[in-house]
Amino acid sequence: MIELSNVNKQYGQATVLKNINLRIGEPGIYCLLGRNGVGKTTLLKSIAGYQNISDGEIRVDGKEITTATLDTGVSYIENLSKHFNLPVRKLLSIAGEVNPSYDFDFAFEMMDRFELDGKKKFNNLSFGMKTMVSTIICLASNKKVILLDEPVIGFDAIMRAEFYDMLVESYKKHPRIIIVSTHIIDEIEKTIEKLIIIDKGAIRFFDTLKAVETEANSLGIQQLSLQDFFIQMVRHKGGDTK
Ligand SMILES: Nc1ncnc2c1ncn2[C@@H]1O[C@H](COP(=O)(O)OP(=O)(O)OP(=O)(O)O)[C@@H](O)[C@H]1O
Repeated sequence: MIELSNVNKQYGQATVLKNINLRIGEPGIYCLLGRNGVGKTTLLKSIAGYQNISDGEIRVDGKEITTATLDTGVSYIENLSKHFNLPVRKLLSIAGEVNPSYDFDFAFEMMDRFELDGKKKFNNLSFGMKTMVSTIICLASNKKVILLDEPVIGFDAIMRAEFYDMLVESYKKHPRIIIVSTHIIDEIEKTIEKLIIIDKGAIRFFDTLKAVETEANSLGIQQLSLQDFFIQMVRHKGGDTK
């Protein structure tokens, strides 16, 4: 379970996260949406203990998360994640050496599925391939909370389709909280169960896709698309805080 209580984050004079209260209790695949610079990465990195918040509290399964927390139970990746310049097979393998719950079978199955050359060194991979290696390591970690920060940016259309399938398979095998931030909104609709929209430092919407439909109808949107819904929520409800 992830619990954020009165979370504020400031960079200098700028407040990015404003008194955020959020409780994610159920396992599921959650999608985090928000405009550029709204604070998605800040939020995810804070939950992962990669950076400290300015005020408030973050707990994962009851444990307070700060940069000093030793075992957060959270695995986070961003698309520019760095790794040792080792061959892919070695990287996927050493990632599990210190983690007893690491799913080696999943990692190597995905390496084959995505046609990653196990002998190729990390620095020699393309941008999309590097992100895929990081994503596989993150999902195979089997931590209680998985945070994928814009994983699909460098993926081609086939990779993206395979990625969504991989996400569902990984979740079915090990149900846990998986949060994916993305700007490619409509594609992920079939994969997710709940939506989190962050806007102007606050949680604007946090509910199921069924509730999205209800909310969309109330906004007068006939043909439901997640992207339309997001645009409407941010444009027309920009002044409210749910
Ligand atoms: N280390 C930092 N120091 C100062 N400002 C920062 C720092 N990190 C992020 N910011 C600022 O905080 C705001 C939120 O950034 P963040 O990266 O969390 O947004 P985001 O929603 O992930 O954006 P995007 O969708 O463009 O990736 C931005 O205005 C950014 O410039």
